[in-house]
Amino acid sequence: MALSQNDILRALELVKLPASGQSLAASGRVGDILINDGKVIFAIGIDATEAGAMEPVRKAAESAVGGIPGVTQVLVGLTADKAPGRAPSQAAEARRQAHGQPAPGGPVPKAAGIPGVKQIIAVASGKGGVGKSTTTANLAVGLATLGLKVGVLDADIYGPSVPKIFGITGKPRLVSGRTLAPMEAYGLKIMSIGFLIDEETPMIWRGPMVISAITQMLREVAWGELDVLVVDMPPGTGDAQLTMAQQTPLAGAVIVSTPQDLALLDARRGVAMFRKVEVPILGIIENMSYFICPECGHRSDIFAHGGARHEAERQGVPFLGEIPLAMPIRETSDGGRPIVASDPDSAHAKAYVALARQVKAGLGGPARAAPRIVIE
Ligand SMILES: Nc1ncnc2c1ncn2[C@@H]1O[C@H](COP(=O)(O)OP(=O)(O)OP(=O)(O)O)[C@@H](O)[C@H]1O
Repeated sequence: MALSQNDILRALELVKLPASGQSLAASGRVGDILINDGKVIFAIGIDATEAGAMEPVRKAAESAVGGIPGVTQVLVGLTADKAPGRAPSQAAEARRQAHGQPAPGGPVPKAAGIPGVKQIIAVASGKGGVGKSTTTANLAVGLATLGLKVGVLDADIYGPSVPKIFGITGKPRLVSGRTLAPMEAYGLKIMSIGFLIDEETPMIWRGPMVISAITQMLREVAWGELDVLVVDMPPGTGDAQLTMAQQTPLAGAVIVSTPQDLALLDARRGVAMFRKVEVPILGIIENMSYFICPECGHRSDIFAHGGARHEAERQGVPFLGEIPLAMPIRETSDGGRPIVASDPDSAHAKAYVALARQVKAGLGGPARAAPRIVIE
C-alpha cells in the first residue's frame, strides 16, 4: 500500500522533544513531507540556537520513519530558515476529517503564482558544471535587452554562483517583517539561496531545506513587477529538484546540456522530470558546443557538437541554439560581468540574445494555470 503523510506523522508521534516532552508530530515543526517511491524527505523547523539540542531528535525521526514498512530511504534536515509549524496538529487533522478535506498524501495543489510576477521559468541541467548558471545569467540579461522586466532567482543549493556571475557582494536588506529586498545588477532583480543558507551547511541537509528556502525566496522577496523570473535550478534530477519543479509555479523549463553522450543522457532525465510535473519544456540549449581558437579562428568540435539538437529532436522539444566554448564567456562570467551586458556587440552576446528571443516566443500567452500533482 502507498505510504501516506499520516503514516509518517504516526511514526513521529513516538519521537519526543527534549524540553517539553511533546511529540514531534504534534509540535507543528515538521515541514512539507515529500514521499516518492519509498523515499521520505522532510525538514524540522528549529531556532538556530537549538541546532545541537535538536540533532538527537532529527536522528530519532530518521530511525522512526525508517522503521515504517515500505520506507527505503529517509532524509531529515533541521532548518532554521523558516518559522516552525507547518505540519497539521492533531486538532487540525481532526478538523480536516470533519470537513471532508483531502488527506495529506493525496493530490497536492501546485504553488500559486506570485503577485506581480507574470512568468517563472526554470533553467536546469541533468548534471553539474555544464554552464547552467552562466547560461541563466546571460539569458536573463538577454531577456532584459528585449525589453522585459527580469528577475533571477538562484536556487542552486549545491553551488549558488549567481551572485559571483553578477559581481554582487553583501546581503539583501530586510524591507518589512520577513520580506527581503532583492539585490540589483545590470537592471535585473536578483536573489540567491546563497544569501539564506550558510556555506557550512552540510550537503545532506540542503535537499530538505530547499523546500522552505524556495518558498521563502518566491514569496518573501519584494520582487515588484516582473515579466519573467528566471530560476537557476540545482543541477540533477533528484528529489530536491523534483520538489522544486513541483512547488514553483513554472511557465516552462530550459535544459542546458553539453554535447557529450553522458550529459545528454542526464538532459533526457531533466526533460522527463519536468514532463512528470507537467511543466512545458521551452527547449534545450547546447553549451560548450564547439571551440573557436582565439589565435587563429579555427573551429574544433571538441565534444562532437550537435548532440543536443538530435536529443531535442528525439524528445520532440525545441532546440534553442548552441553557445561555443569561448574564453570571453568564461572570463566575463567568472569576473562578474555577463557577456551580454559587458560586450553586447560580440557574437557570443548576440547568440545569447537569440536564445532569449526564442525563449520569449516560447512563453507567449498568459501565465499557465498551476496543475495538480499526485505523488504516488
Ligand atoms: N560557453 C562557455 N564557454 C566557456 N566557459 C564557460 C561556458 N559556459 C560556462 N563556462 C564556465 O564553466 C564553468 C562552469 O559554469 P557554470 O558555473 O555556469 O556551470 P553550472 O552548470 O551552473 O555549474 P554548477 O552546476 O557547478 O553550478 C564556469 O567557470 C564558467 O565560466
